Amino acid sequence: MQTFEELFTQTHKNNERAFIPFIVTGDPDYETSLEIAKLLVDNGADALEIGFPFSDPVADGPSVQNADIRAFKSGMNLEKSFKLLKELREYTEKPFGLLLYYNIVYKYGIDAFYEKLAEIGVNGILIADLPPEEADDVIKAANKHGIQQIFIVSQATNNERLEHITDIVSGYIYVASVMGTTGARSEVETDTTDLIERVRAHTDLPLCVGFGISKPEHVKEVINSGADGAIVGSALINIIEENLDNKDKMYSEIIDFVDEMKQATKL
Ligand SMILES: O=P(O)(O)OC[C@@H](O)[C@@H](O)c1c[nH]c2ccccc12
Repeated sequence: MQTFEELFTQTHKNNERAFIPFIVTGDPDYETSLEIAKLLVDNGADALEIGFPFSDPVADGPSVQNADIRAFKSGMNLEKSFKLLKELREYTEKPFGLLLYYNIVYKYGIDAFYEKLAEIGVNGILIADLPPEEADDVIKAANKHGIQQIFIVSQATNNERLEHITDIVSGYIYVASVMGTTGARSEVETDTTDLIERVRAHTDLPLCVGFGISKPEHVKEVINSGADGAIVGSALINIIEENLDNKDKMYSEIIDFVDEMKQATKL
């Protein structure tokens, strides 16, 4: 299995940056989401960010919320999400990380959860609603089981917190280009460049930008600003949502989308 570190070294060597799509397990159902994950890694995704459906996804806008609802309706649950990750790990060597809410981890038991991730072969995890100041227990479990703990920074992160985050983070830093919820937007926030530069001044770790990226131009923009990777959720999820009654069309639009977005990472 490839590590995030190897991935970012490799993409830099190839004069490109990483494209990392986000999907929810079980959206719109188990088999289809596994098929989508496979299509993504086969057609240009360098890594995946995977969410488990959650009942109260406070950081998410309507696209991801609807993905969660579809997944629950199809009967998705935690055990099935683990099973899907396992099947995906058997299929690909590419890195994948989770994007979850704390309650999922806490309820399962922190140490047991990280142990499970290690057993499956998950590379990293970002807990959307866990502030770094309260992350001691998860970091302990992450270190013990060899899972990379990823954190989010935004315009609201002052330099002092940024220093703290760069001390405890591993894998990459998630730079949220918008203050607000996830969701495809027509433009990348203009101060994203400043934010990338400010974070870059504190760390050599890879920086992946997400929130609102929906077009190849956006990918180019954040990469030209110094990002090592672009993360895209809602725009991809919208393709799923718009093609629920036609799987062939859904798959072919996803293939075109991932290919186009990946091409935009090439310098
Ligand atoms: O959907 P967008 O705007 O493309 O943003 C990425 C996003 O979906 C993914 O990284 C994500 C989904 N849920 C989150 C919660 C917090 C932070 C990030 C996320």
